[in-house]
Amino acid sequence: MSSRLGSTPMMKYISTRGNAPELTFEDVLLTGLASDGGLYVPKEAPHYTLEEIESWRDLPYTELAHKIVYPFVEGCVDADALKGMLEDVYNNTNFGHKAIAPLQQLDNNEYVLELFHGPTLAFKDFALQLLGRLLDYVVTRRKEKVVIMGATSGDTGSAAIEGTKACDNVDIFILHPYGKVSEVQRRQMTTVEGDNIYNIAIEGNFDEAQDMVKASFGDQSFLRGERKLVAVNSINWARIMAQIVYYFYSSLNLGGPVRPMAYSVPTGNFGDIFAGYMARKMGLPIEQLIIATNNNDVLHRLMSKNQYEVRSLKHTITPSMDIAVSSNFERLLFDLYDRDGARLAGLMAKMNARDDVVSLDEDKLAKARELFDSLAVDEQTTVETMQLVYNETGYLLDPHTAIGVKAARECRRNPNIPMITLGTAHPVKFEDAVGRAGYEMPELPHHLTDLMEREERLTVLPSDLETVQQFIADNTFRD
Ligand SMILES: Cc1ncc(COP(=O)(O)O)c(C=O)c1O
Ligand SMILES: N[C@@H](CCOP(=O)(O)O)C(=O)O
Repeated sequence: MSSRLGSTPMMKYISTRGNAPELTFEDVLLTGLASDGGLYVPKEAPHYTLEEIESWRDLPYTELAHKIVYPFVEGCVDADALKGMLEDVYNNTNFGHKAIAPLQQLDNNEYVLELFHGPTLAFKDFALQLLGRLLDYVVTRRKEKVVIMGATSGDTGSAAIEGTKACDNVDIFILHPYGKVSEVQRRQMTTVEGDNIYNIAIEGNFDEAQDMVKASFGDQSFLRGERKLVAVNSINWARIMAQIVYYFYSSLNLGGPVRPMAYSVPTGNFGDIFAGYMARKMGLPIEQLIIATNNNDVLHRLMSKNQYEVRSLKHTITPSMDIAVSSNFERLLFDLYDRDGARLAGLMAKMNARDDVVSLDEDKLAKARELFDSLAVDEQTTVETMQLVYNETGYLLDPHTAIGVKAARECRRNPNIPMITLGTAHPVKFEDAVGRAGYEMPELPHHLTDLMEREERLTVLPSDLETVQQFIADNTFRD
């Protein structure tokens, strides 16, 4: 039940499968998956003219974020309260760079958008720092207690813990694949102090963890009392919403919106690139979006051969992108299938059955190909790209970003249009890849210098839904 602020207009959100109630932002924030198994999207996204976007050119990050985010939360979050949250999130004590999302030039018209200056050194901080504050605001007002349940292949987990650890009335359970995240990533999660933080290492892979999270959202009866699950993964619309901002910011910094841009996005769950798609839908001129994947390449096979076939997950030197099923692709399919929820529900049932190769209708795929290109990059090429860029510029890429740069160079349609690769993480998180490329590890930033000495807390559990749910039920709000 949401509490409406005054008589301001309120954005409505609908499920991609067309058979769940329409919700307000506040309820979407607290809901995770829709009751029909779909994902929530705005019923109608705001659209801006080039003149309006142009008028935002000189805004600092925080003010631009307010322009973009407020229409999505209006009626649920007070404008001044949002301003306060954004100022708290995007300042240069929380983010270690004055520009918040600086651009690094690699070549003529070729850039990396550095999204790793937040507290946990990956792009996730942009959304999860805000999500934590929004959650605190809503949960405090509603006097509720909630249980966060999330799955991570390495970066979402620590960003979610950092973003929500100060929230009152929240217990946090993060599932990561045991032994399959980097040591820095694991320690960033397991060394955070707090009685309400639980790290569960699953004896399985990210997809099994993500499936357990989705199944738990579908049936929350294992939770005690009146508790509700809240999602921190990008199935939660609030994540996508906050990630839209840096597309506008980077474009405005390079002469947009008059000049169109192209983006290459290291992709796993399709959340970050979907935020770019949303920016374009809202009026930002984006000519091309490149889906850059590692060898977990289901989306590249779909885009290039029209064959959707989920294969078993491969463990790579880009662990954060070791994802076999990209949850947010459903949000794109919803638009490609003209927002026909019933039709999409049928298609998703076939895709999720994972027992056959599924193809999209040719006209829908053609529509996707107008904007999207794709490339899968293997480990050797990833390492070579790190070396190549280092030799060219002295700049050390993290391996996920290297996949983006490789795809940008291979798939670029027009060299006159600035190509921006999203720099999704700091290389210091990925010792294996940096070592394989032959470089010394960079130093951890000041706030993490003693990370390797801090005490860790985690619980290893089998990849079994009932066991995980029992653990959560037993540890939820034990006060
Ligand atoms: C460093 C890094 N790069 C890329 C990705 C892929 O982003 P998305 O899942 O939004 O596609 C992730 C994880 O999500 C990540 O942690
Ligand atoms: N790469 C992610 C996987 C989860 O993706 P999300 O964006 O949906 O949270 C991670 O690092 O955990």
